[in-house]
Amino acid sequence: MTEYSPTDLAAQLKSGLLSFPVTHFTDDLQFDEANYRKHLSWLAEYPVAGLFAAGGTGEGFSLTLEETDRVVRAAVDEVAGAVPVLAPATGSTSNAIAQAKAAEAAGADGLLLMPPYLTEAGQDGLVEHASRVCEATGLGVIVYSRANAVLHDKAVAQLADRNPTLIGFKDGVGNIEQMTRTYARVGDRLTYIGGLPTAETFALPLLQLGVSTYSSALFNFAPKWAIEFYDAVRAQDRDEVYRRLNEFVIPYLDIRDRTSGYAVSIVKGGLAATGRPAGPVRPPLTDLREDEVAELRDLVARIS
Ligand SMILES: O=CCCC(=O)C(=O)O
Repeated sequence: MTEYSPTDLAAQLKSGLLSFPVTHFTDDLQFDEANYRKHLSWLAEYPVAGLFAAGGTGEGFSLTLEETDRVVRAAVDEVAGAVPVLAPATGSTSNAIAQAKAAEAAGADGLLLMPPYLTEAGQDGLVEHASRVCEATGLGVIVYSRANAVLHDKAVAQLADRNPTLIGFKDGVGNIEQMTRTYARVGDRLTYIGGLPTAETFALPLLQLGVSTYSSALFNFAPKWAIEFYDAVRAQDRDEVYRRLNEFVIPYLDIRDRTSGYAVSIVKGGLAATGRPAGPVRPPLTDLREDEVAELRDLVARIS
């Protein structure tokens, strides 16, 4: 049972960088719980405000319901209350409700509500979908605005008014006008999380739009550097942020952008490049080529 009320969880998540760990797989693509736990134990040496198990970087979209539950339970057990652990709720309304209840039973502290599967939907339908998930559990819920579930400002306001356990909005779109409209309308009723791939890229400008923290995939293989980057963003130290963007993030993006899906695969590439392999990614993703891992190894050496 979580120790966090939704309000406490919102305040906690707003206080620091957010960890989105990869999910380790064996060579035959089975969940590698032992090495996953070892990874979380290593990352626990660094200060973060929360951990999102089986998120995008965690290839949550490639896990069965049973596997997701195993990953969440392993994270809750390994983290042992040091920071809040949030679990994914995905797919159809009924599936997301089932996962919300399973996450609560697993001891998770909150939920990240992913876009529903495949279908397009109108704003009213998205509000109804997310509200039914919020109503199904006492956990704090963060809604992920992305892909076929892009929420506009009025819908976010309706969700916030209707659902006291809705605590956060994760932006996976990067539309400046929509983010401005949303923060202008909803304000600090929600915690706003930058959730675009390689979130460091956008962290400083998004700070001005109310987005006070972000999900860091880089934290998986360069935790010290990711924390220092976050500190520079929070200090609004533009020179230091852009020095680091030029030093690492922008060359990293050049590798990431070579193939669709590399935003996740490159994180496992970073772990391979730093001697902490996490196994292959699952289809539909593809792993980085050996020469790309070597290129990434040289890049990571610059910040080590
Ligand atoms: O840079 C990181 C984005 C990670 C993320 O939002 C996710 O894994 O869902």
